[in-house]
Amino acid sequence: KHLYARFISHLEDLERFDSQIVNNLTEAVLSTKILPIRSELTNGVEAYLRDYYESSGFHRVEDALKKEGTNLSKNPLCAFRLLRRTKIILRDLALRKSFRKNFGGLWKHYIMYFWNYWHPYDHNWDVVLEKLLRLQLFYGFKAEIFANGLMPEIRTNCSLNSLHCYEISMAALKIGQYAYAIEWLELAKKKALTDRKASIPLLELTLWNAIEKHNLEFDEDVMMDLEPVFFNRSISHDPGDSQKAEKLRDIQYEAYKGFGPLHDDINFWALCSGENFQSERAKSRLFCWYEFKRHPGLTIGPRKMEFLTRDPDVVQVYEILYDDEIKDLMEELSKDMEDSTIIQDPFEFSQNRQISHRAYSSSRRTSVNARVVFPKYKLGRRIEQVTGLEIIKCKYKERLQVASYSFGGHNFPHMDQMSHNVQSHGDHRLATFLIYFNDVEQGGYTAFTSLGVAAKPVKGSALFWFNLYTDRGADWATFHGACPVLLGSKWSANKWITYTEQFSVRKCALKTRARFQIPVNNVYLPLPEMEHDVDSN
Ligand SMILES: O=C(O)CCC(=O)C(=O)O
Ligand SMILES: [Fe+2]
Repeated sequence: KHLYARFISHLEDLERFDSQIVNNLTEAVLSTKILPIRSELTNGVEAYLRDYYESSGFHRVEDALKKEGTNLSKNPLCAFRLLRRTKIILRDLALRKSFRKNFGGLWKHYIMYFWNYWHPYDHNWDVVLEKLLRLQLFYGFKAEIFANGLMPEIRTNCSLNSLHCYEISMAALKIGQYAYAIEWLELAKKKALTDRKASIPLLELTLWNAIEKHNLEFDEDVMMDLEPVFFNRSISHDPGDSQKAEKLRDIQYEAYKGFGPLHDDINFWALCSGENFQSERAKSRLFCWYEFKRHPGLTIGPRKMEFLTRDPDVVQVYEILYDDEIKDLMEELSKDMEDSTIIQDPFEFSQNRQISHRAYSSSRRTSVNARVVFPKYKLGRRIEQVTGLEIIKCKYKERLQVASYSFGGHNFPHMDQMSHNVQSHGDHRLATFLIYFNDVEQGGYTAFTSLGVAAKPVKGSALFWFNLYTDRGADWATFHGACPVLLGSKWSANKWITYTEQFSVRKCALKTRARFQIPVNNVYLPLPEMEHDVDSN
């Protein structure tokens, strides 16, 4: 089964298929022999082509026919329309007897394609809508601006009509994000006045319903203060009232940025949008260096390292993998990816972390993953050299966990360490070595919600940090998540380094509970003094 909504390679496949369909249909329209004038079939073909041209950014037919490579899959709005067009418009077209009669070859091709890979089914559709809503939430998009194809620094030619806005609002209703449902419905109503794609009475009825539901939850929700963004106040049925509510939401969003257990989700969104909460003092202790002493192998090939935070130390190591190696690895990988929801999550959230799931969506993460045998000799040795930890000889080998994220793909903040229980032995993940296989066009940062910093994926680089204290207790300061990809796709891999294997190389700690530090050319730099290291703003 193709996972069009989650796996970029499958979506790219669908995009190539769509492109063939478009070429065939365009030729038919141009030759005027195949299509009966003003028939249902012709209308269907034209609807498909119109949808394609409206959402592909090509103004001229020749440009579309000549196009190379894929670009619709990278863009959330274009990808939404691609999936929608093949799921709904193409299916309607293919179900017509006249289509089969006039386009025999194409019809067979259609059947064969979906026979092999499955037709985009409803689950795909839910995931795509949920991803759009997540992007809106994380990056603070106003529905109207988003729907017109405008995102920060990107201007796409793909936009949404009233029917699409209605579909998004229905998805928002389904997952209980009423404030968003209302915003999308109002937009749908405005657009329907001119494009006439959606029925205005239906929109009004749904809007009324959404407002009622919003207000009901607003009254009843005892946890209201946990979800300030969504349940800020009751909305009246007056037009324009939801805009006022939206402003209030922005004010509360600003007010809630800060630290503390209740702020994790808001911080996560803010970090994903490029904010940073480190104090000037903390930032002044960060630097880059060439590591050439940790291992003799580094003398001739030092590695560039950079502190992103200190205490706990998080470093970004550059050029740990080279382009040709990444290319080979990716070719291997594409075959093995599976839906990440199948893989059991390492553990449940701790009790003292109150996170409003509703504020996100139903999915903990939306990537596809694979566990692959670790390419130990080259990469393993390099990781050993920069971390000073044992990798290759370990008896307990956790395979490399590769993840692929398409637009809107994310991984909710979590801990990597496997078990909270200090007493339990076995596969504690002492440290994480997180490798980025590509540059993400926009979004996809790795955000550390308690540390107030987010790392930008850089092709061939990796993040390295310790998840545990010396006593094997979890270091909750390393709580982190993958921000949704806004444009393009993201491939990354976790090499988790286990605790029990490290006795031979680990420096004995003087204190029973201390943080592991990352030395700079074998020097353990003095730790910054304990302080409440956060700007008060
Ligand atoms: O890909 C990322 O940015 C983070 C992924 C992650 O934290 C994980 O897979 O455990
Ligand atoms: Fe992680």
